[in-house]
Amino acid sequence: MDKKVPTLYEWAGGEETFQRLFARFYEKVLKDDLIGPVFRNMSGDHPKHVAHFVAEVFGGPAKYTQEDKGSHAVMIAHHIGKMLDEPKRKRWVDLLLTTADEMGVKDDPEFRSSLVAYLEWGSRIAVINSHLTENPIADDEPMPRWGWGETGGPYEP
Ligand code: HEM
Repeated sequence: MDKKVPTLYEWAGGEETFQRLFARFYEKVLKDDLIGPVFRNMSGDHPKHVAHFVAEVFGGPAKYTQEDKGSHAVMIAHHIGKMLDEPKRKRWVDLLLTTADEMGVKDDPEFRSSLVAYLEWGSRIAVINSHLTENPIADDEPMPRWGWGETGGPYEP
């Protein structure tokens, strides 16, 4: 018998989990000596937008693309020219995973494996794009999708 596999969004607990996680995470980010300054000018809606983005990528409702009028290209555009580096990327990921642990976000091996894989992928893409001057993503490119096991092949610029 086929068993229904939930999306990562459903498994994590839906909208509320993503909103709580990113709200708490960016509180920590702003107090961080290394990456706090990078986010000094972010809007008050930044945590909500990132929560919407990741929730949508994880199979949740299309809030980033509809409510926030975002797209994959719009998200990438926020990173262009920011000149991020590996220490900053690593701190971002470490702080997010620490926040997830403190909040009791699902920690079964399968979910955490998928979450960490996505954060590694997305944060490394953010660093690469932060050194570009032009957006490599076309306006009409679809949002990325992330499930229980991804990537599919090596990085191609
Ligand atoms: C999976 C990884 C990531 C995702 C999904 C992501 C997502 C986003 C999104 C959706 C925005 C736009 C927010 C808005 O509309 O207000 C944004 C902006 C931004 N992100 Fe990321 N991001 C990621 C990784 C990173 C990393 C690793 C860094 C730096 C260490 C970073 C630095 C920034 C900065 C500086 C902005 C602009 C802030 C501003 O408006 O002043 N991002 N990100």
